[in-house]
Amino acid sequence: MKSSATKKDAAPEIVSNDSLVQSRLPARTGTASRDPAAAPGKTLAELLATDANDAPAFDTTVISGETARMFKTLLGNLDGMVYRCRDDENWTMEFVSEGCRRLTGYDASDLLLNNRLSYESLTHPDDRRRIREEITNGLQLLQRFDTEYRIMHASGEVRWVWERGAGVYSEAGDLIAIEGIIQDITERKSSSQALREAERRYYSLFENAIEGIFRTTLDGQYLDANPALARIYGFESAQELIAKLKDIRHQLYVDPSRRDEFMRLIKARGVVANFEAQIYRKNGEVIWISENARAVHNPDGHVICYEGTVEDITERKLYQARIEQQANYDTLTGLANRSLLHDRLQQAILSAANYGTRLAVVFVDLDRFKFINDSLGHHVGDELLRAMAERLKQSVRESDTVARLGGDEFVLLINGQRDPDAVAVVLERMLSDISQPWTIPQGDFNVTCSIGVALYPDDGDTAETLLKHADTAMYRAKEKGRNNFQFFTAELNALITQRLELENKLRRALERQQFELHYQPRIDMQSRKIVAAEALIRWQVSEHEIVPPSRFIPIAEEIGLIAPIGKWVLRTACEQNKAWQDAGIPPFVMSVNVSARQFRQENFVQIVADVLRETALDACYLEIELTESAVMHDAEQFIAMLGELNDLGVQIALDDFGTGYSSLSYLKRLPVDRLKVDRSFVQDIATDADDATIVRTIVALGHNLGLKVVAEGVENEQQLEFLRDNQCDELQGYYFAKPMSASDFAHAVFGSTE
Ligand SMILES: Nc1nc2c(ncn2[C@@H]2O[C@H](COP(=O)(O)O[C@H]3[C@@H](O)[C@H](n4cnc5c(=O)[nH]c(N)nc54)O[C@@H]3COP(=O)(O)O)[C@@H](O)[C@H]2O)c(=O)[nH]1
Repeated sequence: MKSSATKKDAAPEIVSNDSLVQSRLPARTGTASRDPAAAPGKTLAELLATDANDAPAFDTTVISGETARMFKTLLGNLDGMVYRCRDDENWTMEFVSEGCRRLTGYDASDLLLNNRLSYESLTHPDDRRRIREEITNGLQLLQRFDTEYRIMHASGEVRWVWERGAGVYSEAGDLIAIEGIIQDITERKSSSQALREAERRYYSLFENAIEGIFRTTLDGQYLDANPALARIYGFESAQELIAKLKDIRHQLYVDPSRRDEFMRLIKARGVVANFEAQIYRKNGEVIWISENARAVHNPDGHVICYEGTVEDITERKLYQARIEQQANYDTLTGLANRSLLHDRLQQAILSAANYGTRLAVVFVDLDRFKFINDSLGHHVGDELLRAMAERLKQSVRESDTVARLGGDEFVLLINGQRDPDAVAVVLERMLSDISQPWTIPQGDFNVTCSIGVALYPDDGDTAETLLKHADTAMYRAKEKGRNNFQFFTAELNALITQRLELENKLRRALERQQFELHYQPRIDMQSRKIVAAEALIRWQVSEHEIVPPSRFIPIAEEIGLIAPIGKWVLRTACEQNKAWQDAGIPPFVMSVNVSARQFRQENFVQIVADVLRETALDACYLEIELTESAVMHDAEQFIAMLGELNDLGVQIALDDFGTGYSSLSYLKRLPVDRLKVDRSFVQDIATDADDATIVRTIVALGHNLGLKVVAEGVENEQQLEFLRDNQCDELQGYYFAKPMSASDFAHAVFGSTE
């Protein structure tokens, strides 16, 4: 294939010397490239036809030997191969410089006149056509050509070369040859290829990243944004984001001061890591993002832009918030829970200490919550707790804490008070707010609460102490009739200390055998004979200290000691009764008091059965006394258990009857044997018409239900007469006998010492 621009000359004669190999060319030729050193009509090859030290092979008026030598040296040192070739199908080389070997791996003589191989055959087959077109174009336009292509090196390697050349023309304008230079650019090619590959990879990362990536000017104009950033911010494309998001501070940040903080950090440190903020998406939706960014410097060290990444962390934030909510807030009411209360209390103490103010720790317990919960159901109970929680929140400031400890117990922290009177004002309001009627479909309810207050620093300086003291004060409020508040006092403190001491002693009382049972007889009205004895526990703490059961039984219930103590009472009373029977005393019923908590023990009926079996006492000689209030409180559950006791043959008495708001429908269903009229009604029976009526009514009620009625606390003849006139069945009281030790009882009642 030949260029149409070429006019083929006859093949020249080959001439060679040490460093240059040339063909002899026609004497007067011109070149399209303008070389100032070249004389007109002489080609470079001709000019270099001789070694500098040799006699010149051309006209010395044209180029001196020194110049020829210089050209030769230059060509030798040139990085690449200088050539002259024909414009034919082989690019037949007429001249190649020494660089030929380094460039192609072949000697110059191998290429000259296609001696061993042609330059065309060296050219990579995939590039041959393109190269020829490019060179031909250049030649046709009489322009220098400049191109890059691959050649096959003698080693078999593919090398990238760069070639620049131009046509050499006769004076008549015919193309005589092509002259130029070819250089190996393999290294440059591979590094620029690597660069392009790296750019491609980074671009792909930028485009496909899940995280948003941005570059902004120093004043916050977007230079670049990737599709992920557009997606996060809710734009259709990165272009739209760049075009529309012009004021990051106001358009993007929910709180513009966060943008100020971001800028402050990046200016101060050059980097910002995990910077969290809430932002508006394009549609106004608010999301959480986390940004990492850095300042980009130019070689002079000046910051030219900021670049960074953006992650949408909304999901994580919501999850964190959920976890935090669960960990710190009560699920029913949304109030702070015990754990958060504890943190807030610690902080509030520190703050009160710093500012010299008082902190009020307020313990609130709803009065008779259990009644509503049990009678109207737990869902109504939950509603009530939510409603009261809201009222408590309304009664204090936003900065105060309202927490729910569980059940119907709430704690409030009222900060920044200097004067207890100011706290009292808040509490008055709280009592009033809580007691407003609570209206639900089932009706209107007036709920009240009991409030106890402990003040920091007056009543304690630790969270535990303040909570404990507020709790104690709340109990005092309950004792004082509910619906009131009580401040913790030194007197209360003394009571607590005593109580703690008592608790400790009580824990060791059983093992120290400090308990004893006393027995009080119960008399049949008709026969005036003893039909029963009530076992009453006594605690001899020390030689001089006896603690009455009314004091220690409630404590034993609270601290979980009632079960072992109650079991001891049951066993001792049954053993004693059996012992008296075995001693020949006419059998009578042994009545044992059982507290509500003891009765609710899972295996109570089983315990009774075991004790009866172990002591060999016939069940009909055992009576269990339960207070009316305890039974009515949990009537459904009690009915079933009382039935089981009844099945054992054990008798049941309802103690303190008249004080426990019995439901008649329940009473009818309860498998009880006796009603024991509370002592308080018997006391003034002869003088108080109301009490007399109550007692008469209870007797009539009991009889109508087929039950026996016992009067407690009979102390005088008048009471006895009234009870006799009103057909009371049995009597118990100091009038007959006080509770006595077992030996005194046997002696006094049966004339026996045992
Ligand atoms: N769970 C248990 N409770 C018990 C036990 N032992 C006693 N108790 C309960 O403690 C409360 C106080 O009992 P106590 O101090 O023993 O007083 C009893 C009698 O001494 C007293 N009483 C009897 N007659 C009269 C009297 O004529 N006048 C008067 N002022 N007091 C009198 O009444 C108490 C017995 O009452 P009750 O039980 O209601 O029949 C008391 O509630 C006991 O129940 C125990 O082992 N377990």
